[in-house]
Amino acid sequence: MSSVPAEARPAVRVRGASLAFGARTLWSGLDLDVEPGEFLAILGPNGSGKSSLLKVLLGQQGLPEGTVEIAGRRPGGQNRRIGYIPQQRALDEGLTMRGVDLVGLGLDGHRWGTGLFGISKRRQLVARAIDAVGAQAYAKRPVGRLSGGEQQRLRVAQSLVGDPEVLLCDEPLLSLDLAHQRAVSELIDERRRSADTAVLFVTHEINPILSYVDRVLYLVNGQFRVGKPDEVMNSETLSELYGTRIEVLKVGGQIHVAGAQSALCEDEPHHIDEQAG
Ligand SMILES: Nc1ncnc2c1ncn2[C@@H]1O[C@H](COP(=O)(O)OP(=O)(O)OP(=O)(O)O)[C@@H](O)[C@H]1O
Repeated sequence: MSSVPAEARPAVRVRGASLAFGARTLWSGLDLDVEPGEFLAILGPNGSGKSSLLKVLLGQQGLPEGTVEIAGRRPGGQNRRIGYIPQQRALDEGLTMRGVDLVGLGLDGHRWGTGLFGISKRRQLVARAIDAVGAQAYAKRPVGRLSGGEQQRLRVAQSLVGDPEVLLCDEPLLSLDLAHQRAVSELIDERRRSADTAVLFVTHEINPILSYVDRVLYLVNGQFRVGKPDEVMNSETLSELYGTRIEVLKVGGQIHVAGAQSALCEDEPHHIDEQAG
């Protein structure tokens, strides 16, 4: 056991971490501390290893080099309180599982068991998580019939029901309209403010969450930069990372990145300026 008091420990600590698949290095020499209550945005083009980093923290992906700790413990063990919002896929329309059951899955592996006390405690926690995301009206309906925004609120509830110290979000705003993007970002921000939960938020688009973000981790081509949004999201830093001229424009409190897509010849844009407004 570590003798460092819990309040002095970062929520997430990464040291000298490297991950490669075949000849392709996703990132190497990654050092990162994320403090309790901190909101870290993880940005980078397609395939830069953002989701893989979350999987390493979840203990689903091994780390060939370096170490990772969540609240002082190795990932994958017992007693970790990690909430996870996986990359959004619309749930199958035929899925008859109800919202309450989907949220309850977030308690699987928790310690209060299946006795009467366990069942009533579980029900209470699920109801509280559903209240917190404002999903009471549809929580008993089959999830396959709900809209993308409603499903996403329930996924947020599922990620919060276990009272996480660390919340890992993999593009939780994908395919949501602006109103739902705002609602889901506010729920996540509220959680870290009220419970000191560290948030690691993978996204292609920083603008919808810019007002919440404390720091950015930007991954490109095996390299990375970490810092406050202004320290990372500027022309000089991104040009260095991409190895070509990138223009970062700040307009009306938003950040627009030009040139990054063509620098990598990607199929998909990763900063969709038109949607930012
Ligand atoms: N288990 C694995 N085996 C081999 N290659 C993998 C494995 N997991 C991921 N990769 C590859 O590693 C790269 C990074 O994947 P990852 O999903 O982490 O990227 P990402 O930054 O989240 O991308 P996107 O923005 O497209 O979601 C991809 O090229 C992917 O195909």
